[in-house]
Amino acid sequence: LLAEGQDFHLEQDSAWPQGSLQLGQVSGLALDSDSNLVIFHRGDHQWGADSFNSLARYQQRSLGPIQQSTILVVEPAKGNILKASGRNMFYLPHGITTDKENNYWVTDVALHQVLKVSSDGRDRILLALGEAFTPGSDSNHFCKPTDVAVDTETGNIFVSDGYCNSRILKFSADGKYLSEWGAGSSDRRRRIPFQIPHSLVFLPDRKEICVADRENGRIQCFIAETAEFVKEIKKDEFGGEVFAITYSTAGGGLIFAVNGESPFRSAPLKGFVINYSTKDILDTFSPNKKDFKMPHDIVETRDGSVFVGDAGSKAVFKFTTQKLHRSV
Ligand SMILES: O=C(N[C@@H](O)C(=O)O)c1ccccc1
Repeated sequence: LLAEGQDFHLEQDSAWPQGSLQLGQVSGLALDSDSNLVIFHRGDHQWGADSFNSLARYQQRSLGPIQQSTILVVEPAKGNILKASGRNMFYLPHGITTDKENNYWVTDVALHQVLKVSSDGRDRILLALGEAFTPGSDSNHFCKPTDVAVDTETGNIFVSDGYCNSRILKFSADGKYLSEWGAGSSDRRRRIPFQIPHSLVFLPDRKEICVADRENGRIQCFIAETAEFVKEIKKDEFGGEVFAITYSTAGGGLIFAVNGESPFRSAPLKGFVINYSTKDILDTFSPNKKDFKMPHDIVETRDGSVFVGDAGSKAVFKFTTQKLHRSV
């Protein structure tokens, strides 16, 4: 469905990747400092209904850490693997992002930790936040933390926490706790709490932090410095769940998002291109032949390609912008 006057559309590049990436559940995507695609996946581990007990404690420690390389650096044009690391470290990978020194900041929902890991192939843990396998909700414990975003101006990092907490925390680059906050006052009368803050993105041109507030089916944006609420984007087309977001300064500021299955409303699983200022949906996209199963993260590369990691299909899909030739 193309909006009136729409002259670009994202189409799947079904020839990508050229080879097999041997992926497990894909949980996170990031870009590294060479604008290569970084894939964070779960190898032979799966997040199932019995992975955690009622106290949010991971039940499969006896499996040991994932032995496959959970962090793959892939070149965006053809999809061949440039680097593979992250073996014997993680149990249930979730979010991944990179900082200016090209370190990986990852979350693991089984460890309930945020880890800063070197990208030199030696997997050195440069910083660990949270206590391994120990859920909690104070300033030293998370509960299934979902993502990290880095404020490229200050180096501060933001953590979305998470499946069993409803907050975003801010730390200094060296891990000092600075502050935390809950949902924005989009509704003057009540602050509706976050329900699985699931994905974060920093907007470098606006110095804002936006969150995919998954089960509330909305995106909320805040001033990174003060956590002051800026805006909310909530669309019927999301169908009740927003799983992941990313941002591009192109076109005056674009939010890219993927939605998710909702138990209450049926809406097709899709990617969305949204004008940050007007909140208009400029385009929607999905794979050509098969449907998304659980689109779980999304990134956009410098050349405008968009990648979606799908935890259900255990695959990464590439989309490229096609110019539409309007028939007069
Ligand atoms: O949300 C879930 N999973 C995804 O987000 C993910 O795999 O990160 C989930 C929740 C309950 C049970 C099993 C899976």
